[in-house]
Amino acid sequence: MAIPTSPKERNLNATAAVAAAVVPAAGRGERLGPGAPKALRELGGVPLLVHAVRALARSRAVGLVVVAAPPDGVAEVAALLDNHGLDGKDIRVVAGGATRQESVRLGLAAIPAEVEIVLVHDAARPLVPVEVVDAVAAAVRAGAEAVVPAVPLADTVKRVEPQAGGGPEPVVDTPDRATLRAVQTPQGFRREVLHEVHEKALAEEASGGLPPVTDDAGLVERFGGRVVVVPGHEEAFKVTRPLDLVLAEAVLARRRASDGF
Ligand SMILES: Nc1ccn([C@@H]2O[C@H](COP(=O)(O)OP(=O)(O)OP(=O)(O)O)[C@@H](O)[C@H]2O)c(=O)n1
Ligand SMILES: C[C@](O)(CO)[C@H](O)COP(=O)(O)O
Repeated sequence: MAIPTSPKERNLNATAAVAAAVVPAAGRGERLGPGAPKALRELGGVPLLVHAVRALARSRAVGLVVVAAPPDGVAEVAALLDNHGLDGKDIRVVAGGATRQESVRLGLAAIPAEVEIVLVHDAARPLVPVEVVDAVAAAVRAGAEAVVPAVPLADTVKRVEPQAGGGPEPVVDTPDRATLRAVQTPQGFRREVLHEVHEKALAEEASGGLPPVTDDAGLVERFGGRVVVVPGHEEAFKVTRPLDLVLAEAVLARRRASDGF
């Protein structure tokens, strides 16, 4: 192993060894209902975004967090994160975009070139345990190009033919549940892989290409890359609808009661 000689070289190697995280936080949260942008809505008196960034900052694998904020809320989000002392990690805020995909791409552009591992984590998943963050980063460090945490499904899933008028939907088939997983974040990537697929997607978009994907691993799949799954956690669920916030409050109250979280 080559031993770095100059302080500059040592710094670069230290940066490469740790992961950076992008947190897309520029969504409105339409499905959660009226109110502030979802990332700024409170859970236990603290914005969802702060919970999500804290969860990442708790991981020794993460050295930098880049938040993609609502474009008109960059200063507000930066001040908010400043006010919530976040374990001495390097936290940066950039303007997000019109879609999740664009917000991730803009966040990725703010990560120093020497960082080799990038995690992408929804602001809307405030309660992800640090073990999941660590496991995703470790799997990328071990050689995977794209890693997603996921959990088995509790419900039987049916593929249907959606009806324009909202009538009863004919069932097409019932996929074998044993082969299905519900995918969470953080998703982890070799930086160059994530960069390449986002650039390809952008080029495709410009030429009126394929429909957007709902997660970053989906872009890797689309362009022929290999994605692997590691165990997720039931508490890493996404706050999407009002009931999710009720559930998140209950999980947080249980954590606070049990370990002073
Ligand atoms: N233009 C967008 C849209 C979404 N997101 C982020 O992507 C994550 C996951 O998206 P989702 O849960 O769908 O959030 P929203 O888009 O805010 O929700 P909705 O679809 O209900 O409006 C969230 O942290 C959200 O802030 C983003 O950064 N930029
Ligand atoms: C990235 C994600 O959280 C993985 O489950 C999900 O795909 C985001 O989807 P959304 O429609 O933007 O909520």
